[in-house]
Amino acid sequence: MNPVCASDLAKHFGRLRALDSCSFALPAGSVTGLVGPNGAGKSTLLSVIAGLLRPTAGSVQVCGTPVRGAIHPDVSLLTQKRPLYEQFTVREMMRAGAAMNDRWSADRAFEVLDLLAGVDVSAPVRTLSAGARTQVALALALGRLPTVLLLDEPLSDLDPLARDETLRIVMTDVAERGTTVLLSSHLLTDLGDVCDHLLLLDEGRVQVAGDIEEILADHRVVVGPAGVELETDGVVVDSSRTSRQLTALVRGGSAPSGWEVSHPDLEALVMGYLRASRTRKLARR
Ligand SMILES: Nc1ncnc2c1ncn2[C@@H]1O[C@H](COP(=O)(O)OP(=O)(O)OP(=O)(O)O)[C@@H](O)[C@H]1O
Repeated sequence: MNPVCASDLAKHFGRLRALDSCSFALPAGSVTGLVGPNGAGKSTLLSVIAGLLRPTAGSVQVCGTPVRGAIHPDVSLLTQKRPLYEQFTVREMMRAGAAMNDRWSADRAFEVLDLLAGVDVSAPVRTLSAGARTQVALALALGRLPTVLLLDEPLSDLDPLARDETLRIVMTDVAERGTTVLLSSHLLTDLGDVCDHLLLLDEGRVQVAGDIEEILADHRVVVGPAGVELETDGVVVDSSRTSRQLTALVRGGSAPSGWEVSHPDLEALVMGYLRASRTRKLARR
């Protein structure tokens, strides 16, 4: 059974379709990178899966039960705002975690804090740096012993060393507990290091979803002289032309003969989709 299964999921804010017809599944123990341009719907999707927002249409199931607009007990969500009680110390914040959660492991929460060099448990939350707040919020999220861990931009406030520590803690959870992780980030290199699956959103719609190796194998970067028309039975996702050459990202189909063909890496693939998204939006202006 897939721990997360979304079917025709939609979330509208008035006339804005933040999510539209999203269907995908996250396999058990997978680490999925959630990517897309600003405003694509990533945070909205994470909130709907966690049960913080009710979908307008469609459904999402977590561990076989439908999410119905209340926090799902099997899910932990690290939101972008990292909500913490300012007047508490870190230690008191962990006690609050124990009081607020039926399933709670103080051992796990403090183990995470011990592994994070930057966090002093006697420090008041209001004195913490943005990076330390992220790490305290991560300890709270993992203390709930989640089956599904949703992380919204967990790396954005962290210096490279803290980023490395944080990713290592998350990956240890995946290895030891089989946690399923959905992680939104604009940092493609970090995603490439830890993710085995990808979910790419644009304007609330799923553009690409699945196993990263399979996705990369299904795409080609083709390069040829600028004056020659590219004939392909695949879908041209994005193309750019200099005076000398044409470069295109193509999905599916067979390799066009007479062109230089390679498979993209994750960064080139995501950049291709982001450029295509920007081109579509500029064309509508
Ligand atoms: N509560 C809300 N009310 C109205 N519109 C909203 C609300 N929350 C999000 N939106 C809109 O929904 C769209 C998707 O927003 P969302 O925050 O999910 O995108 P995102 O992909 O997480 O963006 P970013 O990468 O900038 O964090 C945006 O147009 C946003 O302005």
